[in-house]
Amino acid sequence: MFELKKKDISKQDLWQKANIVLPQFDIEKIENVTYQNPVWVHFGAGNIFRGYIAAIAQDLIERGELDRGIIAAELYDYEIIDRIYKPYDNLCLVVTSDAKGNLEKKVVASITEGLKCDKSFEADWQRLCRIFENSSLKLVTFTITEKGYNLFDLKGDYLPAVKEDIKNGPQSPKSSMGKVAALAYVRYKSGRKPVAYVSLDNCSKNGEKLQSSIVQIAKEWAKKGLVEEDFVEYLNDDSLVSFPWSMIDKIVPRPSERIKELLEKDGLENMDIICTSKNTYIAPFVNTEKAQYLVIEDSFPNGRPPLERAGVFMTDRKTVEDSERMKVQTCLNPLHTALAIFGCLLGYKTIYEEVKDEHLKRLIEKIGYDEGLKVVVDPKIINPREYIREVIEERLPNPYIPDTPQRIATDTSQKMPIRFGETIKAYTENSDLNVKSLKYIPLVIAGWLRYLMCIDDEGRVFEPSPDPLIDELKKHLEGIELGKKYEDLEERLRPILTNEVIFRVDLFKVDLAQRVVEYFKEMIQGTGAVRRTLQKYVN
Ligand SMILES: NC(=O)c1ccc[n+]([C@@H]2O[C@H](COP(=O)([O-])OP(=O)(O)OC[C@H]3O[C@@H](n4cnc5c(N)ncnc54)[C@H](O)[C@@H]3O)[C@@H](O)[C@H]2O)c1
Ligand SMILES: O=P(O)(O)OC[C@@H](O)[C@@H](O)[C@H](O)[C@H](O)CO
Repeated sequence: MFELKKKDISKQDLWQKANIVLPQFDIEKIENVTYQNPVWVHFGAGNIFRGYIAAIAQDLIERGELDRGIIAAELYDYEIIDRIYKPYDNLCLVVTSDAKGNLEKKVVASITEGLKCDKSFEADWQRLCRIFENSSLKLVTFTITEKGYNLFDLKGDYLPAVKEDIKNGPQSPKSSMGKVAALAYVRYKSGRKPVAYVSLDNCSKNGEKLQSSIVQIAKEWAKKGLVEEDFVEYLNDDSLVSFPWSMIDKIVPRPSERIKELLEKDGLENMDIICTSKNTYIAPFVNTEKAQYLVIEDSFPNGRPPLERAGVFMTDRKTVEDSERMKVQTCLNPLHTALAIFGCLLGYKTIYEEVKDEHLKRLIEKIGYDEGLKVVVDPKIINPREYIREVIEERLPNPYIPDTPQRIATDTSQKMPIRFGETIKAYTENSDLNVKSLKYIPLVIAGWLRYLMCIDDEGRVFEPSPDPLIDELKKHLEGIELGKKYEDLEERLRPILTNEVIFRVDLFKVDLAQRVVEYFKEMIQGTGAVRRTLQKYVN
């Protein structure tokens, strides 16, 4: 028996027998050099970071292209550090599966520290301040989910923690963006030092989103005299501080029991999967697919590691934007969300099973090839039609990637604007297109309203995935029962369908709301009505 710990890395024969590849570098040496002169900090210590970003750093270290690791900092869910980083010496076992079931298992040791980013953890906070003061710091990356960047609630008011941060200044931040702004201020105070803040989340114009949140907080502080006006100027000076845009793509599902069992059979101890009190599903290992795409705007005022040597496309903003529109807005994520919603309603527990369902497969083909491709701009570095084909025919059906509709259904309210709203808006803005020709995106929106009833197509109650707006949204569906007729559905659903934060447009104003309501009406006609509606419209 052996453990995923530094002390056991020397037991090479055991790892070899288990077919697990070990890091090809001196872990302690990299840790020491990184401690002295850090180059790369990452916020959001979750699964994609460990399974993709940290693996890129490891690849570069092994190729001799990088001599330092990444410092992981957690803004929100500190249990990740206490239960998954510390006990395993920051090591991670990355398990990659292809569609034939071949597994590649690799220990990733490029994460040199795991820090809790909050002032209540004084030592970690001080360490982060020292890191941000260091001239060597070149890039700060983020995978903190779409909602991590939010400053405002649905009514447009500051979220409570943000309000507090604005009042108190950079000394004791509590919100995620407040903490990042405070650390940016530390760097500013240490001599206006250059750095790049790179969002790697699935949001459109993710760099702009990160920049606007940090700058907004800085402006509020400056208005109150809590920081210098020059701090805002520093943040807006792209020769000093940049917020490159990016597109990231690799399906990294929640850790799977099957992989855990396989690893235990290999003799590895303590491979338990945990769900933290903040609902992060995480384990000492990460399971993922082989396919991966990362496209980053090449704007790094203090330099950067040669990421292109690890397969990252380093390019201009337009190419990033086109790649992102292709992936997040049209060719992958909308298909994923459609499967998430209907999967929960139709009782599916895995994505690959859903893709075998002829109606669901047809639905995602229609959303991708018919409705999405019309607004896609070819990013040139990846072919959109071929990309959708790979997604539908190879990636989603991979039975060894145990992804679930329930994971993807997390935070759907936050994803709607990007995954569907942008396409609807693009149809309204393009004189060659008619927004009323959209049929399948409205079907998904109607499916989402049906999902918000938290009753599946067989009439069973289900627990919806976490979503910051779930309680508020559910209220509008309260009292609606399967099999009953309602004359006032349009009025009941109006508060959701007019919400431009959720759909980028008012669905009534663009004449799509009536279609959504019609579909919804059909979906509540009784048990089995979701399936019947789906079948009727995709055929
Ligand atoms: N997993 C994937 O397949 C995948 C693929 C492409 C992009 N992404 C992007 O990465 C994000 C994270 O995915 P993951 O697989 O690491 O998820 P995860 O659940 O494993 O981790 C989520 C991370 O975000 C942090 N977080 C959550 N809410 C936050 C908040 N309000 N403020 C700050 N941090 C917060 C968590 O603490 C955790 O570190 C996704 O939302 C998406 O934008 C994921
Ligand atoms: O990660 P999220 O929560 O933004 O979205 C869930 C999935 O659609 C997403 O993680 C995909 O797996 C990913 O975008 C593929 O690159």
